[in-house]
Amino acid sequence: MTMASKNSPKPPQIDKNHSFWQSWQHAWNGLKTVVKEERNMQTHLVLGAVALLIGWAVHLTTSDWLWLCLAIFLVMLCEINNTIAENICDLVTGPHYHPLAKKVKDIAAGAVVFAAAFAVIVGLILFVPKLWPLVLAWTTKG
Ligand SMILES: Nc1ncnc2c1ncn2[C@@H]1O[C@H](COP(=O)(O)OP(=O)(O)OP(=O)(O)O)[C@@H](O)[C@H]1O
Repeated sequence: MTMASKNSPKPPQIDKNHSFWQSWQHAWNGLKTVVKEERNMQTHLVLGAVALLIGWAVHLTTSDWLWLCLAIFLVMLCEINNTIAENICDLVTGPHYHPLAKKVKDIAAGAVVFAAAFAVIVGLILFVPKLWPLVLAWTTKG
């Protein structure tokens, strides 16, 4: 090995991962990137955490927890896919308008809205029956 090759930085990896650990590290970096770079993902995380806290406060049943987790995970999964679609479009089109890029980005964003609508329905079904009596009791007390 020459002195130059010993001191030169490792080239960025473009071949396959060599171990489960390496695959996992790259996947974890991907998740961190979505959270760091996507404001909508940060909003989903905060709203998801609030829903989990309310669920804990109102003592959800096991099946309620499963529906709530499904709703939260679906929204995040769609947001991750939306980010993938946006990045691929930007990679292909660069700073130029393309009707197909618009189509792909709008459909991917639509999937997020679709999943969010499911989450709102799940939230209403789970929380309204538990919170409504508390609201009534609180308003009639005053
Ligand atoms: N290269 C392009 N060609 C055509 N339309 C584009 C292009 N880039 C963006 N758009 C349009 O602009 C919108 C915003 O694009 P952008 O990539 O900024 O998404 P974003 O603001 O991160 O969206 P989101 O709020 O869904 O995360 C897209 O939904 C699409 O309608």
